[in-house]
Amino acid sequence: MVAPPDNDVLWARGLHYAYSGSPALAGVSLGVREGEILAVTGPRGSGKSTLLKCLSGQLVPHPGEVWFNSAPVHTLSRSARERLRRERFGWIDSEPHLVPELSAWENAALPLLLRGIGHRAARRTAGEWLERLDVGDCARKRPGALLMAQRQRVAIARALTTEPTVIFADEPTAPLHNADRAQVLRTLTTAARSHQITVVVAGPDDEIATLADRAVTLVDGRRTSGVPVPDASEGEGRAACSVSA
Ligand SMILES: Nc1ncnc2c1ncn2[C@@H]1O[C@H](COP(=O)(O)OP(=O)(O)OP(=O)(O)O)[C@@H](O)[C@H]1O
Repeated sequence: MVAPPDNDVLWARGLHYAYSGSPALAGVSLGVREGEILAVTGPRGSGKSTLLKCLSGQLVPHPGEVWFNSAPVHTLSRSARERLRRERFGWIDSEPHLVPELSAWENAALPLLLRGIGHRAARRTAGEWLERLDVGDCARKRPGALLMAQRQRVAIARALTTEPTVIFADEPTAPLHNADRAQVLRTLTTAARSHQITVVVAGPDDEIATLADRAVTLVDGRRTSGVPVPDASEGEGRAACSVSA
């Protein structure tokens, strides 16, 4: 096992993943710098979701390596990967998946409450993020009373409340109308930049590439653009990983 360059927050090498023998990733390598916003684009079925799931420890590549802050993720046990995801990563799905019985602020505060943060502090932090995401006036409403765009903003607030090291956003604008898409994405990227949160966001090229620092494109589970990450054994590191495409 070769150690990655120590200045990439995420580093992946030679990722392969197959569903029941059907390949979804076929040798993807990349590095992501701290605070970077990386767009993952490509046609439907090109492997974007699978790549995000491998990078975030939800799936284990086979073969392939994923490193987070210079520590291997792919060799961790399931429970250690779950802990890593809970403590260091945030996930935004293409569907908000809010708890219907809880209000917007309770949904946004949930990761904090699960960590044992006090009720009052969790409520204050969740409220601040809901305000930033322009849904502060929805704080007391339940998801059923919210528009889809508002629900997705609450889900984004929930991912941001813990200020994770990395947020993975898998087509976060998929359920939104055109008018909301750019604004929701801009809100996410602005919030992430202001807190030095690294973001790996999958979605349509025309939407996310302009807001990201760099984009990589997948076709049939392989990269077609961006700057390939050299083998660490070649002695190259951050500069080569970081050039914008
Ligand atoms: N749970 C699964 N079981 C079987 N095959 C899957 C599964 N998830 C994805 N695939 C297949 O793996 C390939 C890559 O899918 P993936 O969802 O990673 O691509 P994507 O680029 O995110 O696509 P989309 O834009 O449609 O979400 C596709 O051929 C897809 O049909």
